[in-house]
Amino acid sequence: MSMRQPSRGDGAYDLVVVGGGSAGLTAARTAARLGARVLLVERDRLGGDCLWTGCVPSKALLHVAAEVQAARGVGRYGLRAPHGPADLAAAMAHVERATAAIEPHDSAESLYAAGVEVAHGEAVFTGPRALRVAGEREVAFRYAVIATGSAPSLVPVPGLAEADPLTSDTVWGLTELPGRLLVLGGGPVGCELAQAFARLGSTVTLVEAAERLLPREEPRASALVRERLAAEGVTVRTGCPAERVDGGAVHAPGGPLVYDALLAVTGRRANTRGLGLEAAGVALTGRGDVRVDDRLRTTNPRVYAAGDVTGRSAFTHLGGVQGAAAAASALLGVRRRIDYDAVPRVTYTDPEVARVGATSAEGARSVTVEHDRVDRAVADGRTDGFTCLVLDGRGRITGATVVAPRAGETIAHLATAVRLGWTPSRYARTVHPYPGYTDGPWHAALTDVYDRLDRARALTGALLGLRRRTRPAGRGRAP
Ligand SMILES: Cc1cc2nc3c(=O)[nH]c(=O)nc-3n(C[C@H](O)[C@H](O)[C@H](O)COP(=O)(O)OP(=O)(O)OC[C@H]3O[C@@H](n4cnc5c(N)ncnc54)[C@H](O)[C@@H]3O)c2cc1C
Ligand SMILES: NC(=O)c1ccc[n+]([C@@H]2O[C@H](COP(=O)([O-])OP(=O)(O)OC[C@H]3O[C@@H](n4cnc5c(N)ncnc54)[C@H](O)[C@@H]3O)[C@@H](O)[C@H]2O)c1
Repeated sequence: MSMRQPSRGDGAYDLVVVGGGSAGLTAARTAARLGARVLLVERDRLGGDCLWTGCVPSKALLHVAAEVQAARGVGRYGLRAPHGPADLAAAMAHVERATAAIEPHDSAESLYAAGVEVAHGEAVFTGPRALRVAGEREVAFRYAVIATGSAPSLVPVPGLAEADPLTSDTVWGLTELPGRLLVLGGGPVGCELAQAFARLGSTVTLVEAAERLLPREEPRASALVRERLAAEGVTVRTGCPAERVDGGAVHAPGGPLVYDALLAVTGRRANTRGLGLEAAGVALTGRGDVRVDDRLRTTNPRVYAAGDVTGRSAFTHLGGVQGAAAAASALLGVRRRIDYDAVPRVTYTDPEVARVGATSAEGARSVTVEHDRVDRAVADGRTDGFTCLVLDGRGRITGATVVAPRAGETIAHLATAVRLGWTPSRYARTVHPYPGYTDGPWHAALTDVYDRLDRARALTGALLGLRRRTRPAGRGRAP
């Protein structure tokens, strides 16, 4: 166990944070910024899932795959395109460079500089205000934040565990591109990795139990991602629950699917095992997440939780927001409300699928703009997308979905609109740059404004008539 010496006194810490991923790092930095004496305990590598096995490696691999895909496509301009599978080791070297470039920001040194002590080792609660680190160091706290994240969970399909599939934890260790890759699970991780490996040159089959990919998104978004994956050579099987795995094949309705490598990405479960939560008086939900109230307090009012372990976040950005809110609530007693209805989520396939708030099935009405009306999409040859604004009964924007290249950027302004309860006309007042994919939501908002103007034609006609009478045309000088 390596640890920093306490900077002030030997008494209890104001805050102890368990877990150094997105949620825990932000909780600890926030506490230090408030002047608290804070200890962060991490058993593995600082940076957590996002840095080592989640967002950063997946986006880095998707980037290389997109470059390979672009190179393969130059044939349509009469240029010579590369053929054959890509060098996975070279692609993974880019992944490692991206991780290495970000790692210093999450390091013990940077935390120490920010006023956070770091202890390396497993944390186990020994009571409601105490825990033990690495089996030897007893630590007392006034408050604690549990930010222990989640881990891949295998669905109970006979033979799956025995087949020892790759998961989102282990896939980054591959050095050779699998010939036939079977991806089990068509959620965000499954769709992103299926596309990345297909673009690099694997023959990919994507198997999803639900009737469509990305079952939480707008059905049209699912359909567009499916079309794109199929166009890039991925065999997509939906409504196809894996029933058994043996002999190098996944058995599912429709027959066996043979693979050289199997990647199981069928969801995640909270990391709570061995944490001593009973001793701490911290209860779990029926799904095994740490139970929290709307202030992120657990059933022990001195212990908060943030990030994936709460089951209320599956994203780095939300985990960080929760971490900051938990630290501030605990230390200052303030109530920091998180507006869960305005948290954007993005699946970084190509096209990207970005959503905030309600889907069209949940709203009173919706306005959709097809991207053949967005000049930038036309210029890029990427009209395979749409923007949908979802409105409530009072005409406020309560949700939006964008499917397009860079939809993850476009959604940020829409998240502001949802959070502030803007109407389309309020949204449309912000001038958007031309030509960009942000024209999608701007045109959708303007479409709604023009529709309402059309409905008010009698009123505008009367006003125009009045102006005609009071401002007659003539050949005189301009006033
Ligand atoms: C392939 C993939 C791609 C993803 N892409 C995105 C994306 O593009 N955008 C996005 O927003 N999200 C993405 N996510 C989700 C994102 O990675 C997670 O939501 C986020 O990392 C969770 O952060 P966390 O702090 O809650 O947990 P974690 O990052 O898992 O951190 C928890 C930490 O706690 C430590 N720990 C656990 N138990 C103990 C203990 N007893 N004692 C001490 N330490 C302990 C662990 O070692 C770990 O470091 C992706 C996930 C995956 C798998
Ligand atoms: N870009 C991002 O923000 C991003 C990227 C990746 C992951 N994440 C988050 O990480 C979390 C985990 O993602 P995930 O994709 O691993 O999990 P998920 O739960 O979103 O998807 C798993 C999929 O596996 C399917 N499945 C389950 N059993 C099956 C079976 N027997 N046969 C076939 N399919 C089966 C499920 O129907 C589901 O669609 C999600 O909450 C996600 O939001 C976020």
